Order: sequence, then structure tokens, then C-alpha cells
Amino acid sequence: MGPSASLLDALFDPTVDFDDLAWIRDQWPGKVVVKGIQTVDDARRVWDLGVDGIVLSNHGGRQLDRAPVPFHLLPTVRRALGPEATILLDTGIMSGADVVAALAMGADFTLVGRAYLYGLMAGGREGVDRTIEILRTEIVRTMKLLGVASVADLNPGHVTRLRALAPWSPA
Ligand SMILES: Cc1cc2nc3c(=O)[nH]c(=O)nc-3n(C[C@H](O)[C@H](O)[C@H](O)COP(=O)(O)O)c2cc1C
Repeated sequence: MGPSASLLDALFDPTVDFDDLAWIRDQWPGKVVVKGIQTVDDARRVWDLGVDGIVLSNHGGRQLDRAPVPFHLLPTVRRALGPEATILLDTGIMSGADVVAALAMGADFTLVGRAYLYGLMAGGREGVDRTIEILRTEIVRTMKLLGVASVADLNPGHVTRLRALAPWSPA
């Protein structure tokens, strides 16, 4: 096994479980956010351990390409955990319309992985700034097209309208 493979093995300990998370929560007074949640049961269990946020993510489906789609999981998790839970959506955010759709379906935040890396590869630091600028412009434009002035006013009903208004956004 090469040095990078050994390092990865050391970083990703497969024996980590919910008891370890409870221990971390107990030891660490700062924020704890758990990424990679893929089922409603895990979302509830992790939230009940007192974390500050959960991230619905399949890490882009890069390792396990049949992993559940976080966007599809989002409404069920929001219903199960209620309005107080902090839910972040990761995976597949490639446009401002994607961000708006996730917020409308119940996410509090979205994360961006590959989109900003594409900007980084295309233009370094400026490319990342430009990616963020494009996402911001698209978010504002999408909300204008929907006739929504505040993120707080977004709701699942807007997602159907979003599909009609934004043909670049996959159904
Ligand atoms: C090059 C690369 C490295 C990544 N490294 C990590 C990592 O160390 N830990 C992690 O939780 N996710 C990692 N991810 C996954 C991303 O954080 C994110 O979950 C995934 O790319 C899906 O989001 P996206 O569709 O916006 O890219 C990595 C992704 C890429 C492309």
C-alpha cells in the first residue's frame, strides 16, 4: 500500500459510531456538524445527540454512485426533525437555482464542492471569486423570476415553478 493510501486508511476509521459522536459532543463545547447523512433514521439519531447541524450528503456520489440523492431526502428529513433543526444540503449544487430549490425544500444552507473547484482550476483565486459571484447572481435572478423577495418566503411550491422557469435546472 502506498503512503497516500495508508494515510487515507488512517484518516477514515470505519469503527467510528454513534457512541463516539456522543463522546465528541460531550467533550467539545463548540459547534458540531455531521456530514454524510443519507437516511431519515440517521438524521434523527444524530440530531438527538445534540449536534448543531446535519449535512445531507452523498459526497457527490463519487465513491458510491447509487447512494441516495440528498435533495430527494430533504423534505422527509425536514418533516421528521421539525423547523428547529439545522439542515445543510450538500451534493449537486451547480447553480443558483439549485441553491434556491434546496432552500425552498427546507434546507437552511447549502454547501458547494465541485463548482468552486471548477472555478479554481479555470482561474485560481479569481476563478473561485467568480464562481461565488455567478452563484449569487443566479440566486437573485431566480428569486426575482419567482417573485420572492426573501429567502424566508421560499417554500416547496416554488420548486415546481422553478422547473418551469429555469430550463437549465434538471427536473
Ligand atoms: C477533490 C475532492 C475532495 C473531497 N474531499 C472531501 C473530504 O475530505 N471530506 C468530505 O467530507 N468530503 C470531501 N469531498 C466531497 C465534497 O465535500 C462534497 O460532498 C461533494 O463534492 C459533493 O458536493 P458537490 O456536488 O457540490 O461537489 C471532496 C470532493 C472532492 C471533489
